[in-house]
Amino acid sequence: MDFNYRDDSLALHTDAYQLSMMQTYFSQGLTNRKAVFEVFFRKMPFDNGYAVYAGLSHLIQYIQNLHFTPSDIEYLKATELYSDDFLTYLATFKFQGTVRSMAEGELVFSHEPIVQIEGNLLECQLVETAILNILNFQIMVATKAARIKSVIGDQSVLEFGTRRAQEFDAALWGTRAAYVGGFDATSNVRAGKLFGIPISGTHAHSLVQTYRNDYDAFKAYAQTHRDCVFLVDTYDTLKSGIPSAIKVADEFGDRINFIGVRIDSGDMAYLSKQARQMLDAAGYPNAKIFASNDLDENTIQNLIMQGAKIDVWGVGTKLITSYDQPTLGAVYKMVSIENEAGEMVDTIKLSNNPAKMSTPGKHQVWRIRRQADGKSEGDYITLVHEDPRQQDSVYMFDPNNPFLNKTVHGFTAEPLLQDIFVNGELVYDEPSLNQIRDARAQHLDSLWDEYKRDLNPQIYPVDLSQECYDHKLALIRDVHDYVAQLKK
Ligand SMILES: Nc1ncnc2c1ncn2[C@@H]1O[C@H](COP(=O)(O)OP(=O)(O)OP(=O)(O)O)[C@@H](O)[C@H]1O
Ligand SMILES: O=P(O)(O)OC[C@H]1O[C@H](OP(=O)(O)OP(=O)(O)O)[C@H](O)[C@@H]1O
Ligand SMILES: O=C(O)c1cccnc1
Repeated sequence: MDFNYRDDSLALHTDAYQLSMMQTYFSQGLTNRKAVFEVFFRKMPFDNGYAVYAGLSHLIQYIQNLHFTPSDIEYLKATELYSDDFLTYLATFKFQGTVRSMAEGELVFSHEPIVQIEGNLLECQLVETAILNILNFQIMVATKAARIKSVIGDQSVLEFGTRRAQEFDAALWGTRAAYVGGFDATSNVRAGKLFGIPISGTHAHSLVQTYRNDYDAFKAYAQTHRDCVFLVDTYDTLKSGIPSAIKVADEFGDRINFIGVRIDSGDMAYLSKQARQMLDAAGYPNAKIFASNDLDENTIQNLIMQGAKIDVWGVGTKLITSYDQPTLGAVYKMVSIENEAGEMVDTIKLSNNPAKMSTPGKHQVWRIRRQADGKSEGDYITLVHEDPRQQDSVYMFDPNNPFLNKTVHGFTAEPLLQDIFVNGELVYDEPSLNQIRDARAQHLDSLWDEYKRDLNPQIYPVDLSQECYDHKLALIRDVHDYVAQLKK
């Protein structure tokens, strides 16, 4: 492996087939042919009732820095797969397309476009892999984080996953996604520096092992830190850890801020209840009990049910690795392409599996809310020229079961896909990470509880406008006619 490239870039963070197709388009004179692609996923992560959108910030950073460096071109040339003309084109390549996206922190659902890329065929194709790479991971972690936060409520939850994450980028961007999803702080210091996420943490068992007993270790820590959370389970939680923590807290008094203790093994319901009693009896009713050890929304919910006296939850492995679901499965599909006459024609991908069929045309996604209380009635996908705000009511039907339908009166319709880049220029004013996190909380408030429960939630309606639906059927018919005529 050669790490000596000083000018490595992410332009080659793509699948070889993208470059292969780009070379075909370039050599066939299709370089300026316009296309529209949309990103969507087909199945809700964790069978949750909603997903939390994260990843746009990284996507923006990627597009802004997208260019082929001299070493990229040199490498491509050495593969002998690409023509000199094509490599000359790549050497000056600049993304000049238009990107529309939902805002981070938005609640997103299966079968709706989250991101839309409009540009020339080559640039649209180049960015597919990186965009899916970013979104497939970050949406999953943000959603997992939201599920965990939803069972914890107002208590704090800390992100501890870096050591178990799939390498550096996953730890860093996963931490950010977790914060978007509702986590309160992280142990990853670089994420603190780069994103402004609050950092937090306790100490490890090795501190206690270094001093060979709880008391000396806690004392040493107290001599060197104001805020103290002592890890009490290295040797014996109830006999040594907690009594030592109390002793050090007594001895240091106001010289330290005795925040509490952390339990990292054993029966955490039992131990936390015992710890609570011991801390209360010693005059520390405000000392908090932290818990960590392979936690996720299920163990946490179960511990809460058992009456565990845990105030702060540390969650690592199962969040950052998205333990119960390795990928989201978001895809990037062409929905419209310019023809030889310069007109945009909508295009569909049929499949033997109807679930894999794409929805043709360039779309907008509208969140339909009841005017009275702001509650979401569903998402409504239209062709881009349609505007439900001009209508008195919206007729919403399930595209898979059109007899499931409703007419919504007294509604607001919010367009969710916003301009991020227009013709290569960044036009989006990114909200701060805290604004994104707050927005997620507000969006959740506007969702009915039935979509928010973590087990078997109701399916949130993602509907097509009549025009969009008819258009899809017409294109399916066209393709069927085409195939039928081939068989003759
Ligand atoms: N009261 C409880 N109810 C349900 N699950 C619990 C309870 N207490 C702990 N757990 C969970 O049980 C799992 C196993 O806990 P245990 O202490 O045996 O961990 P371990 O993996 O053996 O310990 P270590 O991580 O130190 O190797 C962990 O996921 C922990 O979060
Ligand atoms: O369990 P997680 O959700 O991933 O939370 C992070 C874990 O990281 C630390 O363990 P460490 O790496 O010291 O190993 P341990 O399992 O022996 O405690 C910490 O004590 C937690 O147990
Ligand atoms: O600060 C902690 O307690 C911590 C940090 C990372 C992993 N486990 C625990």
